[in-house]
Amino acid sequence: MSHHICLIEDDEILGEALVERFEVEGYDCEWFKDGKSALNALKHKNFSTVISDINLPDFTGEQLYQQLLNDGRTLPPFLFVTGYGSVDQAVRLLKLGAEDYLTKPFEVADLLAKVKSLCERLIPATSDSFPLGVSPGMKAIEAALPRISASDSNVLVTGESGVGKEYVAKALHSASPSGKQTPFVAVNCGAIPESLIEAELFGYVKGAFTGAVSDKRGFFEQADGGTLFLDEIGDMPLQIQVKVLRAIQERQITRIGSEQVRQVNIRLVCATHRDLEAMVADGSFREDLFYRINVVNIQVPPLRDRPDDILWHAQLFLNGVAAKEERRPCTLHPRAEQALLAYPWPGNIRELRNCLERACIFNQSTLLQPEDLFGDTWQRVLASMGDQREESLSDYIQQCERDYISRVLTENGGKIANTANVLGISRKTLWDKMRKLGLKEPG
Ligand SMILES: Nc1ncnc2c1ncn2[C@@H]1O[C@H](COP(=O)(O)OP(=O)(O)OP(=O)(O)O)[C@@H](O)[C@H]1O
Repeated sequence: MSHHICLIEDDEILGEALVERFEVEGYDCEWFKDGKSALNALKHKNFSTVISDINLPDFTGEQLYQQLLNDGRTLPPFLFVTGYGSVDQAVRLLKLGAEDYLTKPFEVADLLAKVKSLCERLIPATSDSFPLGVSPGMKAIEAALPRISASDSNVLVTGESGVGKEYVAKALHSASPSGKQTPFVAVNCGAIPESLIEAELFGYVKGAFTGAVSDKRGFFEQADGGTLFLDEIGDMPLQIQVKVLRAIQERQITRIGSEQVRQVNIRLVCATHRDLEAMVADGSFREDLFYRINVVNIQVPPLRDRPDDILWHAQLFLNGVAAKEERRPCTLHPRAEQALLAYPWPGNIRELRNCLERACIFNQSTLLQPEDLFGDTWQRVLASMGDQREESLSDYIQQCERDYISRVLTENGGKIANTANVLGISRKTLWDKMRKLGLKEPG
């Protein structure tokens, strides 16, 4: 199979030379000379790898990448090519999920080696799906979604409050080929008064009770053909649990006040931040319902256990705000990044987003400091962190480089040769960088 490469390069001579070389190497290469035409193609076609210059005539590489991320698509691996002055932008792109960057002038052989390794890693493209994160834990969940969505098993998503359980449920829904055309109905079982929950879930017919002035479809019927997401299932009253059990076993419901049995074809996804097994043990959750809904369990890890995702989410959010307000994105000062990494995020992604949103509203400058993020509680966060100092741009870039190399080293089990290969540098350069950056040889 020939891999389809997307090349975005406005330099005619370099572009032409690369297209020729890729074709000689057996790739099918499509060349775009500006961001707009590339963006359009990337929205409609599948590419194995994208190689993009950072400075394009109409966009920056960052704007291009961000626009694609905002669309919520799973992107092919991106390799950016940058001039000396744009390294900080390239580093920000790595944090957003781009694979790598090369600094001009580069050896074509280095570029080919990187493209080859990216294409070899390629997993078959799934349908449009939400990027869940860059941490190994979230990537594993993302990779499992197409398989789960191909089955009709009931799914239980567990994890702390605000960790993204509903987001994962939506990603699962959209991973199915028909996802976009079918309903996703989310119900917060804890937010509906006990007296109304049965009517809301199963619907009713006119005159079934005082106030039932017309027929109404319940959530089960509304979700027919798509996904019913029962959030906070642990908060569902026991007498409703038995009715829900019957509905999901038989895939049938009866509206209140009606005799007519209606078939519902739904994928059921439930979520809870509570310990359902403990609830089963103390009798507040039905055991038979627990086993019925927990056929596939997706455990979403807390944000503090996946530090790689913290800065990724933060940058994604800041870029999203900037795109909406048509201005330059706020940048996190290295101290602010350290603060974000040190804070334990008990409210997970929801809390992180709120924290950044507040900072964007109240802060006039585009460089966010820890104080902008944490306000009065900053002193407490500070206490949990080490020595703080002001850093220059080169310190900042060094720190990003250190973090990235250390991440790739860990991902490659500490193997120098593999790490150097993924980073697209020689082993000697890697050793030199590790020595310079104070990174230890893995034991
Ligand atoms: N992977 C993600 N990428 C972008 N945004 C996300 C992601 N995961 C969660 N969010 C955002 O974080 C917020 C909280 O997510 P969500 O509502 O899915 O969490 P939850 O675990 O279902 O929360 P709760 O336990 O309170 O029901 C939402 O604004 C959601 O859009």
